Amino acid sequence: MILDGKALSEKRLEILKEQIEDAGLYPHLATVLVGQDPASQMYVRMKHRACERVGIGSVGIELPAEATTQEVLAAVNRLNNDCDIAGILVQLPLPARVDTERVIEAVLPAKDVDGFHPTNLGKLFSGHPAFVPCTPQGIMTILAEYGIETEGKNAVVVGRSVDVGRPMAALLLNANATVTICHSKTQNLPAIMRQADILVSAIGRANFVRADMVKEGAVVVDVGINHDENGKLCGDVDFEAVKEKASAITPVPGGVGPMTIATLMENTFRAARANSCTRVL
Ligand SMILES: Nc1nc2c(c(=O)[nH]1)N[C@@H](CN(C=O)c1ccc(C(=O)N[C@@H](CCC(=O)O)C(=O)O)cc1)CN2
Repeated sequence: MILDGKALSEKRLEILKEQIEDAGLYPHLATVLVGQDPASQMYVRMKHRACERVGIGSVGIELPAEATTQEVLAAVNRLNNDCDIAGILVQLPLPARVDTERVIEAVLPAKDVDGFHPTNLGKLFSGHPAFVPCTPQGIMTILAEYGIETEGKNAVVVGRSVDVGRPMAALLLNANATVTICHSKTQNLPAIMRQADILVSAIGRANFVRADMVKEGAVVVDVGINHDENGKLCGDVDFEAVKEKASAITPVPGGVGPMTIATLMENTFRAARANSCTRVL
């Protein structure tokens, strides 16, 4: 079975549009983009388009690649203090000279629709999530929508990043899976991956997950955003070979990526509902 994140995201955005209309709110999302990385520019454009589609206003702050940490912090602080802004998102990665941790920590947790602030990550890890990072939350939504059970299952997450691997593991743990996190120093990685009922790959290497690393009938979730030798977008998983062995699999494109954006919209609506100083229609 192909887990169609694109179709699911369309459905969720339609539902959200109605919810926003019914609530009589006009939430605003602010994006902060530093530099001119073409992929980041494209993701920010996609986010603004999604906002327009569901009835969320969007404000784009663009800073030059040479911006200092102080300048990025000043932009975030202005947005923190702007009552009209329900959610703030700093597009990652930031240029190397900017202190990413300080910038993420500067976003008010109540406006942190990316769920990257330590307060929100702490709540997630304590089992009481508030804002959850969009990619892992989008994956949980896919699993739920397709009726994929997590309780008691062996889940293996390959990748330990703060934005995907770690929160993914916490969400699966909160959903009563038995979770293993693997990373570049993990020994016997293929053997561990073969134990997985649910395998999430967020390692960022094209064709890293081959069929011989996957248990027959496993659910395989591909978070990778890579390009193959012909420059074509692909995930971490050798999709053609692995789909024959998996019971369910997300494609790239059209799997996890669109759900990241749908979840961001949902988080922004949540932030707006909780934010007493959000502009009301
Ligand atoms: N502040 C953040 N930065 C980044 C995040 C994030 O969640 N918050 N995630 C990624 C990039 N990302 C969103 O920002 C993102 C990546 C991919 C997609 C997506 O829909 N991809 C499509 C393919 C698009 C294409 O043609 O290239 C798909 O997979 O079907 C959406 C969002 C890093 N930075």
